[in-house]
Amino acid sequence: MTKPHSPADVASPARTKDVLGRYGITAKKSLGQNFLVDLNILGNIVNAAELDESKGALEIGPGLGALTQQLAKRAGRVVAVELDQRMLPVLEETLSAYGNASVVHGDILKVDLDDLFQRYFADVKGVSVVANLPYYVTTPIVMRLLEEHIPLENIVVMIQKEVADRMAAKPGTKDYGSLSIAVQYYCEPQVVAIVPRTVFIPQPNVDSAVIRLRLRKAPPVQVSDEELYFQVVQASFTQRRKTIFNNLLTRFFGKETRHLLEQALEKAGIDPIRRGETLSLEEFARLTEALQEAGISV
Ligand SMILES: C[S@@+](CC[C@H](N)C(=O)[O-])C[C@H]1O[C@@H](n2cnc3c(N)ncnc32)[C@H](O)[C@@H]1O
Repeated sequence: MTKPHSPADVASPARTKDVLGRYGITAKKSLGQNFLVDLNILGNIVNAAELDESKGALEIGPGLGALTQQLAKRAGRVVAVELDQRMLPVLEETLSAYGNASVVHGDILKVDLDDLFQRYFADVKGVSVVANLPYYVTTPIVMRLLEEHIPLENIVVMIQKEVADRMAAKPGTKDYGSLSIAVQYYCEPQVVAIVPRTVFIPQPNVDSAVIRLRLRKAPPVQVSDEELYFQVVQASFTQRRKTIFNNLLTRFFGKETRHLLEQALEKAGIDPIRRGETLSLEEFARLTEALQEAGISV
């Protein structure tokens, strides 16, 4: 059901075109600017983030403020990091009624997140990232949030559908790869909506999906060296069609040491002719431990 627009909501095709026109802004493809103009989809995104007055939301790329407005209605505090300076006066207008929303001008890949959290989120009970991400930097942004162990409850993001499928993929499927494993090591992923390209201005060339990544309290597998784990995963997918044996041989061993790889695979209970795409997170963990015992390190 379509919710009634409040007078200030940017999220409609007419209001978005009006704001763009009044500020003389044309969307920059290089910054992944596709503005969401559907209030129902915005509602789905906000609902998936499980926010309330006690929680904070970190938005990446607020653009004209369409999602920011809806977040500010639900969360106690909203901080939105925007790279494009042209959006700043627009946001001043569209967020003027929301005293709990702040805009930070900067690049989300460079912003000091510890400082930002201390400054804005010291009093909230939990923070989630909620965003319609610029698609050209989706993976670096998500990986930064996960690898730097930013204390988040959920990451709810609109991304290219193909990337969402890869994040949520299970072993043995064509989409399963190092991105699936990295994301699933830190989070439980769930695709919450498939979104047609018609709800954006301008329309992107790809279909989109909203994915929720619920951050885990602890990884689902035990490894003594996380860095080695991810190197083993990476190496196993270097050439998807190659066996795990051949990929690992090229990366970690030489002709004289191939017997050590044979022994490690046997110890981990993994058939050397399998491909990386068939191994679960648990099997990669066993393999990493066996390789470490065989003297492999980062
Ligand atoms: C897909 S648009 C989303 C705009 C708005 N949130 C919406 O849903 O309509 C992506 C936004 O991210 C901004 N952006 C692009 N790269 C960024 C970066 N590295 N850091 C912060 N914002 C960025 C763009 O300028 C743009 O406003």
